[in-house]
Amino acid sequence: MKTHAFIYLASQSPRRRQLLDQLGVRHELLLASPDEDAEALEEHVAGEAPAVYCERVTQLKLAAAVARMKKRGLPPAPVLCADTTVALGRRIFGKPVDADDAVATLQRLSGRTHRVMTAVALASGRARTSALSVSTVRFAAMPPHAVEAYVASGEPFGKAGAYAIQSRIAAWIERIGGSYSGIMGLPLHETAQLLLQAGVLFEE
Ligand SMILES: Cc1cn([C@H]2C[C@H](O)[C@@H](COP(=O)(O)OP(=O)(O)OP(=O)(O)O)O2)c(=O)[nH]c1=O
Repeated sequence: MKTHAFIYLASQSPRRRQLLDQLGVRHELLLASPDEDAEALEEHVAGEAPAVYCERVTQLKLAAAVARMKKRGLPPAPVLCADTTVALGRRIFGKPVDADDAVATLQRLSGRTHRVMTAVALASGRARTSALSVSTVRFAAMPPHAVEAYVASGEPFGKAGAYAIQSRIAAWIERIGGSYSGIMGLPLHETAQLLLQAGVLFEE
């Protein structure tokens, strides 16, 4: 099997960078150029189940990233990308568009258990592998002032479901089931498995 000294991480998420660093995998960022409409990849098809959506969007991100690597004439290396989707029943909560949207999302999640899915996908040569991590998160009932203060802190923006488990909202998280790193944006166990199978080297 071919071994790889580094990979491309096709993600603008600082959390994914941090999590991949935690694994000791050397990586370079492969970011979309301004002419690529990254948000268009995340459009939801009516009636689509959250897991199907999450995996589909991840494959679209991967295809776009591999095309980008080739178009830029970069040295070939495995390409990793992911998508995190927050779901309550069949309803998907993406990144909030504004403060009202963030407040409404957090009010829906308050006092309930929701699912956080992160799909991770790897392209290595012609091979494509992927995994889906599904976790549950139980929020205590949050009083309106707590929701408003959290939204005013700016933390919800750019985060699926309008929150980050690694932020102060953790004070309202009663329980989780599944993968903490998956909730944060990159499930490390599943990611490590994909990388190992593809012959990617880990630092000691
Ligand atoms: C639920 C949750 C999400 N998030 C973040 C991780 C992701 O950055 C974001 C989900 O949006 P994504 O669309 O998965 O990712 P992204 O647009 O930030 O980055 P890219 O597509 O370029 O990889 O929400 C947290 O940081 N903590 C959490 O607890």
